Amino acid sequence: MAAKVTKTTPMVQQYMDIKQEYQDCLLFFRLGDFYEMFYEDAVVASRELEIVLTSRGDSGTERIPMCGVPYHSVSGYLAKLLSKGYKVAICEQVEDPKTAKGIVKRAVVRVVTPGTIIEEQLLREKVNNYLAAISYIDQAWGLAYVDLSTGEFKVTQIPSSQSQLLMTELIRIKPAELYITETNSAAIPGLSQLSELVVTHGAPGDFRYETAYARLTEHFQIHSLRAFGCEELPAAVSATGGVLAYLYETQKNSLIHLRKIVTYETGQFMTLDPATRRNLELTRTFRAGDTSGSLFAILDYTVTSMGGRTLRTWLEQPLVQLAAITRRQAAVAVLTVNLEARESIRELLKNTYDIQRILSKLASNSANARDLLGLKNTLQELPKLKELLKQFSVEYIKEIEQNIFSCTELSTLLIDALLEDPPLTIKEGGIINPSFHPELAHLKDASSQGRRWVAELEQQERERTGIKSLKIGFNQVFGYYIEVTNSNLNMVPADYIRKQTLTNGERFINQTLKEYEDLILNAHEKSVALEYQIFLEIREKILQHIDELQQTATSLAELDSILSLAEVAVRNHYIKPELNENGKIVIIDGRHPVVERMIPPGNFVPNDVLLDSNDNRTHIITGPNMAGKSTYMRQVALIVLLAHIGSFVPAKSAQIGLVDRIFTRVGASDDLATGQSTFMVEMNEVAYILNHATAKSLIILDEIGRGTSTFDGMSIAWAVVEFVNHPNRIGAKTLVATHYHELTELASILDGVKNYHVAVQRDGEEIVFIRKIMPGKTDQSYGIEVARLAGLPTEITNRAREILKMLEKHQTADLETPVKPPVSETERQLSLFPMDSEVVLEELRKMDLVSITPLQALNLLYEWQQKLRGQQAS
Ligand SMILES: Nc1ncnc2c1ncn2[C@@H]1O[C@H](COP(=O)(O)OP(=O)(O)OP(=O)(O)O)[C@@H](O)[C@H]1O
Repeated sequence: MAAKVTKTTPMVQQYMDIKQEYQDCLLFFRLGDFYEMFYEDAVVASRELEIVLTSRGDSGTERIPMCGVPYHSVSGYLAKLLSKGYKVAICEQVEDPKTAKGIVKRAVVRVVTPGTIIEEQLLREKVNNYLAAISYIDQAWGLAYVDLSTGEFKVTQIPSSQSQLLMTELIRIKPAELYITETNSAAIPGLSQLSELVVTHGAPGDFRYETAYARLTEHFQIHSLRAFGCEELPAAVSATGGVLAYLYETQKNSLIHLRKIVTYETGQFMTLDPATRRNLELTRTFRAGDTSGSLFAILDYTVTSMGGRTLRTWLEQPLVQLAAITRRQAAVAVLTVNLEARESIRELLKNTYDIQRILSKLASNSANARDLLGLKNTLQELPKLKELLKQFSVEYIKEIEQNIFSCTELSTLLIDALLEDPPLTIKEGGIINPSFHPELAHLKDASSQGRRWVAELEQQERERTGIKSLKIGFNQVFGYYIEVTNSNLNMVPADYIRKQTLTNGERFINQTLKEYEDLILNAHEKSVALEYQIFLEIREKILQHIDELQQTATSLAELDSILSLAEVAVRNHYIKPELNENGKIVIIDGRHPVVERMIPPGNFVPNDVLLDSNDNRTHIITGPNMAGKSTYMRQVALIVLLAHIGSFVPAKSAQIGLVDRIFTRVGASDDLATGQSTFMVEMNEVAYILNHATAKSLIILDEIGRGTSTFDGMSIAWAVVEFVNHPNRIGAKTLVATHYHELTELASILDGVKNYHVAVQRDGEEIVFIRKIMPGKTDQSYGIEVARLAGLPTEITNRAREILKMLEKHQTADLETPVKPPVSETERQLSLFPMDSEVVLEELRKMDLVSITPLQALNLLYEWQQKLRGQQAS
């Protein structure tokens, strides 16, 4: 606490007591319609939120800095603070001020942190918001993550020898917050370099195995964790228990929507390292970091947020087991051929709501009546949807159908109970249909009749008093009143009692109006209270069905994702790939799924590929800049990846041998954040591939060895290809694009290496890209032509051609011979370097003959002669 306070009011004392418990948070202290912040919190919040810092004189002579935000618009302010990495403790009044004795009780009801957001305004629809926890026990890392807004809760365990895999998983999950002990966070290499990650250091006690185990069995009301598959995984249990402890501490509610833990093995999915994810632009583009232009954007025809999130997860976790892939692929396939079913399912799904998030809000007491309506509308669609799905005999769709629960009783209850178009608040009525509850109907009647009585009374009083302008009105402070203007005050009858004086009139009450007021207000108050009561009862009923509803939500999400894959297959003319386990990849007329959508329709030139574990392991691809090498290689990687998520692929036909991993090393970029040069980043990535690839992997190497001198780079590239291609080393299927034409020699030296090139046509000085991959090598780069196309001035490109000629002359003799300066007269004029003769002349020009001794002159003459002779010899 910043200020030393000599004398405090009870309210300030209450604030300080609470703040004491939440030192690491900004405390939002509820005062009436505002959340106020005091002392240091106020200084920080006013700066970060750009709101006025005021002060309050409640404590002796000292004034307390304060600032506040209105409670109804709190979410915008929360979003700002969370995005800057702050945590906010929300402190509410927890008793009714009307009945409170002394100062009204306040308590923190929730701590909002980046990883525990449930407010829809702060979440992105098709993106999960994860809180992760990592723990370490018995040589293994446990990694648990939970999306509090959907109830998804997953955990895995990774041997400590594979710390890199832990980081890869963490980067895939991209948690909004990580809960971890300080010791463990220091022990994970690379963690501190994830600059965007918010790390919260947790108490070691939260992760203690016994405590964690007990907390989990208590929360899930089970005796062992066997059913969740993590009984034998102590580090996983510890991480899961840790994350749950943090949730209890911050959420302060029962978290009943966290119903199960899904234990997964990283081996169930294809591991994609961060560089590969980035290079393949799976969910965001490489440069701009946008979603649009990513593979996800092309595939995403989902109509629900739940479906969008699931499709994203599928894309980020490709499957590796044949049975799992074909199960999904078969479901996509049947939908591609049934347009009518696709349309009907889509129409029904469009009417459903994000029930995963609705259920989470219900469980955390933050749902409103519109959420109930969303659930009602969703449930209403389910019987029709189930009926539609029954026509399919494919296993996955059958399972989805069986796991959609219409919950008819609940659905009827919601239909009967809810009014359409309820307000956002749940404590002001307007939610429940009066016909649903007899007492509510009675109270509603009384309050609406009351309004009629008042109107009639107004008429009667006008007639009785003769005051035509007499009005009966209502306000929150004074209740009902009769208003008479100053000019008519002389006509006011004796039974009117004055209540309030205005500038141009007076307000009165009389006995009859008082009686009506009591009746009306009572009825209204009671009906509002009763509606809230009924709302809570309905909420309880829904939560009794939470398992079925969560299962339904998952099924709807998966159905939407399958539908999306079927839709993109039809719209973009994809075909069903044949999957095999013999390692053979044969793609005929393959296309790049994103590039083909970015250029005018019909302009994309398709290409084939044949890769296998024998003669066609390594392709060395040469060709001019801009010819399409990178596009081609990425297209192969993306087609293979799409096949692994169960999707159709952009090609005329495709046989896809399953791979264990896809690696890409593409482009060069400095990693300034970690202080690494282009070359270091590149070599790190290559090293990672060499250490992790197997004979079942697919590797894409786009111009390795670029960031250093030509000979060093070429030698590295050569050695890497040898290593990757050799069956006793890695023997992976590899595509290598290179401008080092020397590498094409490898095809005649090593088994399994084949040369390909991207063909271009020459038209005089011009080159025409035809984007066709052909067998064999090319030995021209056309770099200068491409530079000209890019707009480099002719003066530069002409000069570059001359230099190229000279350099080529010197290089062809022997790769080991360094480039020497040109000697002929014409070349001398073109020379980049000062000639020795020029140096000699320059020295002679500058020489001071008066001060030089004869011996010095002789020595110089000798030196010059040596130089000129040396030049001639070269
Ligand atoms: N098969 C194709 N059909 C139509 N256009 C293509 C095709 N392949 C590539 N392109 C277009 O050519 C551009 C350049 O392709 P790409 O970047 O793959 O060339 P590159 O050979 O890798 O060049 P560099 O060697 O300079 O990296 C792409 O942005 C794309 O617009």
